[in-house]
Amino acid sequence: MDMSTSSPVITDTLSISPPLLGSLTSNLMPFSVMSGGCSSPGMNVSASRRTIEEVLVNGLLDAMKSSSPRKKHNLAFDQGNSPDEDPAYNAWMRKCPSALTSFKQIVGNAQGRKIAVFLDYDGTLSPIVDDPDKAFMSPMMRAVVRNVAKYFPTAIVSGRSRKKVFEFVKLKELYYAGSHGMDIVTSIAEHNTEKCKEANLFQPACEFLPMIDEVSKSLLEVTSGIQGASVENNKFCVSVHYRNVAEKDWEVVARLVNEVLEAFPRLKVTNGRMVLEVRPVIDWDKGKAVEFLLQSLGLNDCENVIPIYIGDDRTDEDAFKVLRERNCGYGILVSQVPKDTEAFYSLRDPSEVMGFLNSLVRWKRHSL
Ligand SMILES: O=P(O)(O)OC[C@H]1O[C@H](O[C@H]2O[C@H](CO)[C@@H](O)[C@H](O)[C@H]2O)[C@H](O)[C@@H](O)[C@@H]1O
Repeated sequence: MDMSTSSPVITDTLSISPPLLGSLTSNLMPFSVMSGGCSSPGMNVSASRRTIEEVLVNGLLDAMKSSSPRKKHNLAFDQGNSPDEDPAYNAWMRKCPSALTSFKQIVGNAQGRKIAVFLDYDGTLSPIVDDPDKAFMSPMMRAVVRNVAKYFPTAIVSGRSRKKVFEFVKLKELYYAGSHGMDIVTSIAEHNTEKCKEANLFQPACEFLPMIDEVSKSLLEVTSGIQGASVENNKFCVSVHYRNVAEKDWEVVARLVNEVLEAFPRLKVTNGRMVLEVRPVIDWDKGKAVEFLLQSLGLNDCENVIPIYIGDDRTDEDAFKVLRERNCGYGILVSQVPKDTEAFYSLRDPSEVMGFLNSLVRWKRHSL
């Protein structure tokens, strides 16, 4: 991928057809449709607009509900049973086996090749908690990640702002891609680099900074009356959290986000784990960020490099997809419930992630 000439910024607004809008449980919801002329002949323009608004709000609401997978799958272990007792989970595990039990196979393929490690943060290195400001990583996990970075080039790829995720991880020996990969530092120990266009900094959505600030303020204002809702400015994207909002109020959240986004046709909303993520409509995601890092770090040679990407969220699927399509390396999904995924392997939770990373370090030490 030649990053020097191509710009990921899409200037044309996307159009989206009503049948597609009906299945908005997928995670891409460009709001530019609001400015497009979708009315059919004979249909009152404002009525058609209202219909589109309803479809968008309902799509958003469906997406919010589907990011609550335990409810969706109604798994046996909801009643306190172990996931191992759940037939659906077991069937899924046959398609997406544990990276721990498949460890020998993974490192067997890595013999004589270099491993590069990419790690999502929330839900991967730290457990999911109600308060996003308290998603701390354990000192033990930090020690393990530090060890991983001693032996393998290691990057954190997070939806958080780069500054915030660095404050949590606190390891200078890593590379960081914040804001879903829209804020990448390609040099170790340059974590104070902030300004656009500085050396070793890649920020493809730089021009969106003022817009993100503006939308962040509007979202904060409109959601201030909703108990439990919170807004997190992640620099090049904004998170609207509804984890602590009563389910009966989710529709209000969807409606308000939808209304605010009407004024920002160059922004779209995707959904993560109990969070709506507002971000620029640009052709850039965690997958592109991984490709960019591999190239910038001289790790683009599929014959000799095995990238391993571990993540728990829908946005991590873009990275899993890149690895699968390149037929190079492995995506590992962190999940306790069956999910459609492009990952090859799975791990249940951050403690299994820690076990896997520890095994990688031990394997490397023994093979030196
Ligand atoms: O790419 P990630 O590093 O996984 O970031 C995605 C979002 O993670 C955070 O939210 C999630 O974790 C919170 C703390 O455990 C939890 O309260 C929230 O419900 C989760 O969605 C982060 O706060 C968001 O800004 C990121 O977009």
